[in-house]
Formats: sequence, structure tokens, C-alpha cells
Amino acid sequence: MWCHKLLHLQSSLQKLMKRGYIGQALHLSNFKSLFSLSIHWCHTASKCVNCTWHQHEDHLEIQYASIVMRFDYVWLRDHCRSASCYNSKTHQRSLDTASVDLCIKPKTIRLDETTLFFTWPDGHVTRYDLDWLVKNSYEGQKQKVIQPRILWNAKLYQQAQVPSVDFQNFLKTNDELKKFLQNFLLYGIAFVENVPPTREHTEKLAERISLIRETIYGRMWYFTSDFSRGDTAYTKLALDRHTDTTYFQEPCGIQVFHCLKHEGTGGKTLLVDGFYAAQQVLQKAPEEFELLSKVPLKHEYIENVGECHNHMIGVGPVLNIYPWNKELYLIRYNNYDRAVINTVPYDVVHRWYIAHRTLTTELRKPENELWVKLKPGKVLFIDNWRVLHGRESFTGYRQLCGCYLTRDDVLNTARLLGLRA
Ligand SMILES: C[N+](C)(C)CCCC[C@H](N)C(=O)O
Ligand SMILES: O=C(O)CCC(=O)C(=O)O
Ligand SMILES: [Fe+2]
Repeated sequence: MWCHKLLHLQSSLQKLMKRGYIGQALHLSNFKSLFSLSIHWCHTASKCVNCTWHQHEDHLEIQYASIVMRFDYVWLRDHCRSASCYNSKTHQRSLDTASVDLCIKPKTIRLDETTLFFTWPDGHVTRYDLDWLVKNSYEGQKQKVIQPRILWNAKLYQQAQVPSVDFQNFLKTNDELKKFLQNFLLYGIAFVENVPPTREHTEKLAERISLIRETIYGRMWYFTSDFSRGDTAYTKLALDRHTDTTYFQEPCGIQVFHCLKHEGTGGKTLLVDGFYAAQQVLQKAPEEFELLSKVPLKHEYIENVGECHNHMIGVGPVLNIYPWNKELYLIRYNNYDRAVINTVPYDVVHRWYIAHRTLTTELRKPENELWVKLKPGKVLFIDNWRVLHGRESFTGYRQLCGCYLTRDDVLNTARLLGLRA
């Protein structure tokens, strides 16, 4: 029994040393105190109706309801919600984290109903409600998605019969704005109808949701096939599916399109749910999904036309996922603007091309393509972090206006309306 404990203690110490928590010069006296504490802790386990905890050398293990959570001791001290450590009005930390001993451990732990009380060596008391811990633990977060979504192909989207919202209602009522944002968050696209076909009304509409993100293309842009800028968008050519501004370190979050005029043929808009396609890749070839989420790529925009001189570079993988729950949050896909690949060796490059081909095959499946003809009055919002857009070639005079929105501010509006975002 003792022998077993000692071995356990030794390996824990080694772990701590490896992680740099214990300095190289570990004096015998320190060792002794750590030794005695650890032995004591291994025997400390308290029980209540449905909560058990166990003090390990380097973390606290709590079992509550059906979840096992592990907390670092510094974390437990750092997140103290007491009045001297945390301002509950501003939700800001007052505690100076750097003043916390990295080897800190609670002197005592006590449970009262559903509140855990920690007394620290200096006498300070921290209390946590068990449900707060569940909600805020890594183990709790790992099982949750940040953004619930409905992934779609053309048929699924059409069957969902997502209603468009009306411009006047949208401006007047928060309910309508909320309905719009809910659909936008779920599907990554949304339409507003009966918008007067002017740049001013489009701007007003955009400002109801968010701050407009000004870029090298201006605040509100207004474009025809006049070659005024050094990009194929300003031609009559077809454009394959892509996301915009992949060459920004943070690609624009939302794109707004309003076709103000089109006298001619063609010019339909193509929409493809990039997350649906990525999901297919994950199911069919998980290692390819992983590669697409790991290999960093550069995208670049070089422009020297008239007065416009720009050179933009953005770096990031095609698929961006949250590491703790593997949730996809951003797809960066633009074969036109992808720059030279020089961030990985040749063998990885080849595997990347295979993975890129698998994704492209999914993105190009006709059943995944949603085609819409934009008409004056009908404004389209696209989640540029999720849904790819493209267009058919066209003839005649076609005038499009629109803007980009700041993603943070769209999500801000959504959260203020009570939506999960
Ligand atoms: C929308 N607007 C016409 C302003 C810009 C077009 C940018 C096109 C660029 N190739 C990209 O994908 O980022
Ligand atoms: O002309 C269109 O419909 C869209 C062109 C495009 O991809 C863009 O402006 O980002
Ligand atoms: Fe585009």
C-alpha cells in the first residue's frame, strides 16, 4: 500500500518537474513537505449525494452528476468570483494572475449543498457552484458546439422552406431581425425582400445588423463589369465557387449582395455550403479532413490598376477548427487567390493536393449547388466563413452593390437578441 503510494507520488513529481512546475533545485525540505501533503491528499476524498472529489498532486478531480471534470489548481484560484478577485458588473478580472503561486493548492475543500468552498494557503476563500463548474469546465465544453448549424445541399435547403423577411418589418421589429439572424446562423445564408434597389437602402439594411467592414474595396461597393479593379469579379466571366478575402488574415465574416440592375442573360449566383462538403470529407476520409485543417496556406491579392495599389497576404488552413471540440468555424477556399505553397515539404504537399481534390469533388457535386438569380429588391447575406459563392457568366449591363460586415458585430447583435452565437 505505502509502496504503491510512493511510486505514484514519484511519478507525479516527475510529471510536475517535466511540466516545469517544480524548479530543478528541489530541496529536500521542500520534497518532504510535498511528500507529506501528497500522501495526505491521496486519502482525501469527500462524498455528498452526487458529488465526489479527489485531490491529486497536480489537479482536482470532481465527479458530479454524470461528468468527471479535472481542474488545475491555479485555474481554480484564477477564476475566483469573490468581490476582490472579480468585478461581477463588468465581468472583468481584478485578480493579478501573475501573483498566484504556480504551485498553489487549496488548504481545505468543503461542500455545502451545491457550492464548493476552497480555502487557499493565505486564507482567501473561493466558492464555486457545481453547475457553474460543469458549464465552464473543459470536459463540459468539449461536448458542446459553439454554433448550432443545419448543414445543407440544394434539396435540403429547398425542403427547409426558409422564409425571407420583409425589408420594412426587418427595420421595424426586433422579432423580424431575430428571425432573420436565427436563419442566417443556422444556414449561413438569408434573404431580405422588398428592399428598394438603391445603394442607400442596402446600406441602411446592413447597418441594422452590424457595423460595415470597410476594406480595400471600400465601405459600400458598387460594381459592374467595367474592369475598374484588378479582379475577375469586375468582368463578365463565370466565377467558380469560392470564399472572398482569403488573402486577409481574418477573412470578411459576412458578404451582402444586392443586384440593382441586370439587362442581359446569365449571371445567376451559385451558393454551396462549405461545411456540408467538409462534413462529407470528414466522414469519407478523416485523415484528409485533418490535413486540410493543419496545412497553413497563403492567399494573396496583388493589384496595380489605376489608382489602386494593394498587396494583401493572408495565412491559414482551408479548414479552421476549434481544437477542443473539433468544430469547424471557417473555410478558406479560393483557388484563384491561393498563393504559392511553400509552407510544407513536398510529400505533405502531395497529400494536401489529394485532400483538396476530395473536398473540391464534394464542393462541385451538382446536388450541393444552390442556384439563385439575384433580382433588384432581394438582398442576399452570405456567411463568408462557411458558404461559398460563385456566378454564371453573363451578358449585358449588370450592377451589383453590397458590402462586408464585421463578424463580431453580427454575432453581437444575435447574442443581444438572445440567440446562441
Ligand atoms: C465583392 N467585391 C466585388 C467587392 C470584391 C470582390 C473580391 C474578389 C476577390 N477575388 C476575392 O475573392 O476576395
Ligand atoms: O458577380 C457576382 O455575382 C459575384 C462576384 C463575386 O464573387 C464577388 O463579388 O465577390
Ligand atoms: Fe466573390
